[in-house]
Amino acid sequence: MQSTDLISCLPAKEIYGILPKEVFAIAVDSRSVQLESVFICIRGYTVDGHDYAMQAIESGAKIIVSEKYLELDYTRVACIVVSDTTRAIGLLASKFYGYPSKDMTMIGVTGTNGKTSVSGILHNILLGLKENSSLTGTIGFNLNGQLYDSANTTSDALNTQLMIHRAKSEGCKTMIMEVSSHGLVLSRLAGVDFDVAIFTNLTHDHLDFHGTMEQYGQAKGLLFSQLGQDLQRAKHAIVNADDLWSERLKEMTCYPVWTYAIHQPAQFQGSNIQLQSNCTQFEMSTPEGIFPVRMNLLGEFNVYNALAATTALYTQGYSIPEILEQLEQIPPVKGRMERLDNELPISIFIDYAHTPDAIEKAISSVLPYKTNKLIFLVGTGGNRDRSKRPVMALKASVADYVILTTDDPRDESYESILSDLEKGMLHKNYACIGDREAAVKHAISISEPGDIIIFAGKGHEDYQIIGRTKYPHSDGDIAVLAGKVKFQDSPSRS
Ligand SMILES: CC(=O)N[C@H]1[C@@H](OP(=O)(O)OP(=O)(O)OC[C@H]2O[C@@H](n3ccc(=O)[nH]c3=O)[C@H](O)[C@@H]2O)O[C@H](CO)[C@@H](O)[C@@H]1O[C@H](C)C(=O)N[C@@H](C)C(=O)N[C@H](CCC(=O)O)C(=O)O
Repeated sequence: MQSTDLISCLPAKEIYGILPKEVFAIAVDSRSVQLESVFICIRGYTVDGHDYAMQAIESGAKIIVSEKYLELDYTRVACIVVSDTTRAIGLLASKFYGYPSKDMTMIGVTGTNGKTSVSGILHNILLGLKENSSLTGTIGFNLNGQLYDSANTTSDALNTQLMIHRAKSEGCKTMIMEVSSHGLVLSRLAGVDFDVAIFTNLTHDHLDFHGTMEQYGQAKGLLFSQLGQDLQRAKHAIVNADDLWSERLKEMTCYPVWTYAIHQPAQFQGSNIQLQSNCTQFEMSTPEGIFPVRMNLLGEFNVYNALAATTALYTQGYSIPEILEQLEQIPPVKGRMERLDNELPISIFIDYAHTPDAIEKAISSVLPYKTNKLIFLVGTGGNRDRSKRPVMALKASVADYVILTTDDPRDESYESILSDLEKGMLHKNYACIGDREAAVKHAISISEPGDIIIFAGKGHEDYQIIGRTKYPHSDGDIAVLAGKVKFQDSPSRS
């Protein structure tokens, strides 16, 4: 691409050196710089990308985008100084890839809990309707059934644009993106033109990064205030009317707002909800009438997720019956109140709940059919928001027996994580076991036929981060193996 054309999208403060005629790639990491490319310097949380400009030049960068003047050999390279290089990534990458989001229906899903489930439901319904859709979020980038890993729920702006470009090139009409508050604040979505913004809920999480719930909510609001860069297309904001933050979000967008809810009046409303161990039944009121729904997704929170997804697809012209026909066939989302299929006399659920609100929802989804003990394993990550830990344990206290453990301890000690959790316990029926594998085995060892066990915190993840290393880990595999050993003489299922 002509370099003058490419950089015309940047609000440059100063330009040093001579621009090359063309550039062929963009990089934000000096280790992946290609010949004749642009390198963008990012001030990170661990290192400063400006310190790697020389390394990038040695690997072939011809343009450096930085936030300050750099001492470089300006006979070899040009340097463009901007006030915010993080934002520059999205601007350059979207231009480089030809603004791919403008040619697709872009659906962004934000909120503390439910992003992955709503995105998964949307993706599955679209696939069922034979629409070519792609999905990116916590579980990675799903393109035509192939899953690619990603380090973040919302990837950096370069990778985001690359994924949209790839989805468009492979014929996808729709792209569903999980949008994290970090992603919004750190401009990872700069240059993405969303058509639909969905808000699930706002509850306690990530206060180590955002500071206050107000700032956390404002961060989520960026998806709604930025909706509609391309004024040629209809845009839709979809909010959960049962969540107080929705009123604030409504004020942040100039586009039509659609509501869904269970308790408050809404355009899409769930009522007469019956939670069962293998399905959820309810009635959905919609602008086209009331429809009975029976879905494989478990728990009241999945009624919210189904309502959000249905609303979004309705705004895109799909009829309610065709949406619901597909909704009813969707298998449970992996790691989201996923009931493990096994021959054991206990019910094992794997869930991603790692916030107080999600724990409350996971527990309340099984209470209607609980006949015996409920064992709840709760773990929190190290080096992250400590303030939520006691509140998570407090919510978990509703269970008959609680196992306090870790999810990704990172560099923090077991003792420090467990002592924070312990402060929130409301009863003494609990154990503290830092090692997660031992904690999972303990849950099985104290279980009896008819019990329900929820393993919360890891969900779909198949690893555990201890120190800086990722180790293979699966709550489900450990639990089923331990269960087979324990119950081998009484294999009947509850
Ligand atoms: C705090 C945070 O958001 N950190 C993100 C950040 O990492 P960082 O600041 O440590 O980056 P860094 O290592 O200091 O590097 C700075 C720059 O120097 C460059 N560099 C570095 C080394 C080198 O040799 N050469 C070089 O050029 C790097 O490529 C980078 O551009 O940039 C990385 C690349 O984009 C992200 O993967 C990383 O997310 C980390 C893994 C993370 O844990 N983030 C969490 C807090 C997060 O973003 N979570 C949200 C929310 C999830 C949810 O809703 O629950 C998410 O969207 O994932």
